[in-house]
Amino acid sequence: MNISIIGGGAVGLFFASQWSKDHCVTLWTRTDMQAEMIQRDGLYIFENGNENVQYIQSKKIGCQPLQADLIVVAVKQYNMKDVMGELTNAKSHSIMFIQNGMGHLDLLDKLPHHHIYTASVEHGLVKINGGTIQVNGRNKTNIGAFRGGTEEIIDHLQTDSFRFEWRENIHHMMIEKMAANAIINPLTAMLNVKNGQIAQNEHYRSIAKDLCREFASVFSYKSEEETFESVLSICKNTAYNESSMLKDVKEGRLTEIDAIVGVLVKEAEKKGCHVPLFRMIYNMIKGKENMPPLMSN
Ligand SMILES: NC(=O)C1=CN([C@@H]2O[C@H](COP(=O)(O)OP(=O)(O)OC[C@H]3O[C@@H](n4cnc5c(N)ncnc54)[C@H](OP(=O)(O)O)[C@@H]3O)[C@@H](O)[C@H]2O)C=CC1
Ligand SMILES: CC(C)(CO)C(=O)C(=O)O
Repeated sequence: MNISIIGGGAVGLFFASQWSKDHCVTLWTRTDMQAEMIQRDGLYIFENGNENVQYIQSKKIGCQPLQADLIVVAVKQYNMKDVMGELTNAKSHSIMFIQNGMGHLDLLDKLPHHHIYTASVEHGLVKINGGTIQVNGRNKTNIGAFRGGTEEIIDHLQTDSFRFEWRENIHHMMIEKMAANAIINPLTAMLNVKNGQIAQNEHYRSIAKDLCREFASVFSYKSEEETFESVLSICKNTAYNESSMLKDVKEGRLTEIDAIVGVLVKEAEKKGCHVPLFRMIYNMIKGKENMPPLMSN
């Protein structure tokens, strides 16, 4: 397949590296500098003490129209608007979105393409520099159809070491992932700890449990206990990872708090649920956004 990936971050670089042996992959970056670096030096993947290098095609987005069998959108939720023009005009059968949270679903409705997939990524990944990533927990990617699309896509995308799982109900899939991200991401970002600490440290674990109670009062598809189990399991599977929100806060960038906790707080308001802890967490992370890197922790 011809696969175009938009966004050379942790997820975009990882997906590009995993598909590069079996598919013709092009990685579309925001800057010329990153595209040139990847074309020239390749893509470095560090995992379990091993180093692997893959060579792929990389171009700056906008230098030519997008045309591919599958386009994977791997930019942050808050950068989605910047790529909507390219996406709307893209000649492609299928588009896949991998963003955490649910803040981007309205934008997907506006696209004309027949097959649109959403996915929830359970790998723990960190970008070291424009051409290097560290894999801190290899798990799976859940995928389902937002519009059109069938389970057969998995046969094309999956390899023995890069697993996908089909989900009939994308709403449930996204709520499950949102629980993990609404709890793990802001806690790790505020406490400046790796994901595993939220499960290991009894004090942090008790905050996570209280948050699971609030989460399950808003999205009751899973009980408080089931939500807690699933959050703990993601903490354990990505124990050595720094969450994407911790990384954003450390680097003084915007975070995805609006798409994750912001959406949850609005849903709570609609349903008349009390979520004082999530409200506090929302404001704490908002207060850290765009702070100079040294002041952020
Ligand atoms: N990291 C992880 O472990 C996980 C992340 N996710 C989700 O995956 C998504 C991506 O996260 P992650 O890879 O960590 O994020 P990163 O910040 O590492 O990567 C995002 C990339 O998008 C690029 N980008 C921004 N705007 C544009 C644009 N207009 N055109 C092309 N590229 C652009 C950025 O480029 P530049 O750097 O030049 O600004 C950056 O390389 C997020 O929604 C996150 O929630 C889900 C599960 C796990
Ligand atoms: C799975 C997890 C929690 C991995 O860190 C993630 O989704 C993120 O960091 O955004």
